[in-house]
Amino acid sequence: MSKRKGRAYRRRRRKGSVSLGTHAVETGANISHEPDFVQLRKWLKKKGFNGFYLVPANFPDIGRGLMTRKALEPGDLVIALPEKCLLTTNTILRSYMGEYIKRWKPCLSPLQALCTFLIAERHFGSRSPWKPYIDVLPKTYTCPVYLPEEVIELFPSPLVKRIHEQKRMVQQLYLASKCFFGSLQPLFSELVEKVFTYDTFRWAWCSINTRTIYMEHKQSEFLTQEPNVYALAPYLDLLNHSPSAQVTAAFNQKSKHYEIRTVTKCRRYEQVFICYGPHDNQRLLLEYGFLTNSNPHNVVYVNKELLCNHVSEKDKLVNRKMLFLQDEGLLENLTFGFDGPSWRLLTVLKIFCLRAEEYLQRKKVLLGLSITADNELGSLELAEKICFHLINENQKAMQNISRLLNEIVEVSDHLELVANVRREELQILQASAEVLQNMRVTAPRRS
Ligand SMILES: C[S@@+](CC[C@H](N)C(=O)[O-])C[C@H]1O[C@@H](n2cnc3c(N)ncnc32)[C@H](O)[C@@H]1O
Repeated sequence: MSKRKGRAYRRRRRKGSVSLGTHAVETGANISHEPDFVQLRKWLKKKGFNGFYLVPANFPDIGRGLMTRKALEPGDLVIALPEKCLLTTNTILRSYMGEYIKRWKPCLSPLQALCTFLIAERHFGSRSPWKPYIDVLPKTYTCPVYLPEEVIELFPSPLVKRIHEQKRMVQQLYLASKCFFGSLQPLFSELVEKVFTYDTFRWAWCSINTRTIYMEHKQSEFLTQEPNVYALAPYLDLLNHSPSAQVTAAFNQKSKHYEIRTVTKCRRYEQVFICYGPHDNQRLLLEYGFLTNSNPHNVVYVNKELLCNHVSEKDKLVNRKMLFLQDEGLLENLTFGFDGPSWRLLTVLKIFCLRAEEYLQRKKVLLGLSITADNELGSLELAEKICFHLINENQKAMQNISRLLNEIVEVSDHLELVANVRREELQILQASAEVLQNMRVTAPRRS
């Protein structure tokens, strides 16, 4: 710690933030001396891990992550975690829980097995060999399954739909696991109903969903054949996401370590990031409970209901157009981005703007051919109408969020999350509105 208060540290503090790719990176406060991390490091060391130039630190805005104490060059190994440290379904099948899982019919899914094991180990506390790892796991999450309904309703409607689907899926997974939990009663002195509550299941599900690394395993005859690609990777799972981070990550069969190498430079005392994938904010929020500002992959979704509300009621072909677009698989993933409406969205709008006598030419639209100047212009105007509708809706939601922020203090973190989603979407919609205006001005004139 004393080293961090030296001249170099003060110079860094004065500088405030430095930049790694497009991600503004701020220097963090080293927390490796905290008792939980001291225990974790001892435990990892015993299992053969010794990559401690990466230290846990708290960073402004982002929270806990890993900071490098040495400069990293392209190709450098960032972290190499021995197989022994990984928690996978193989670990579970080899454990005391293995015989229960092997006996159970119908088989559990890999995800159910991991959730069950994590809940049991957390419950065992100091009797669990995984205690040093479990102690540093977050106690709660900002993932949508944790959000109260009054907060969920403030998200954009395509996201609300997906949050509800996800919540239902987690609840069903919990209900489907309850009989298996019952079979574990001999392992517990408490009633299993008290150990495996929906609350503990939700915590385990979020721990796995937000923290596992992708690692393929051989399918087990004792588990369902759903993809078995999860591995909990202590310490390595402290790495945060940046859309601009460039790393390679894979399990090295020779060294039997899970290895991450950087493709770019990273300066000493900077946070080291990995990229969880080219995810938009909706996906980041659903899977990981956070979003990044100025995410280059971010988009605003337009759902079918919104589309229906904007197409002409007088158009007698509207239902046929809907069916045609549905058959072509074009009614999903319609988006606005920083560069305007997506090709899919514009194509769909062009189909809706076809006059009855032009409808026979619908396939040409899919090929990107222009039908008439009227059709081009009509679709741009429709896109603008939808875009302005979304801007309006966004502004109303922001007003509601501000009102609630004043009224309900307990959910202010959650409300901040919604406000952030809305702010990011507004930027995209405003950029799209500008692009559309330019496109309309330069489009061929109507006949
Ligand atoms: C694999 S963990 C990374 C370590 C985590 N920050 C921790 O303290 O344990 C993934 C979680 O970290 C957080 N996270 C990762 N990248 C982030 C970012 N760029 N901004 C904010 N939170 C982030 C999210 O809560 C996410 O679910």
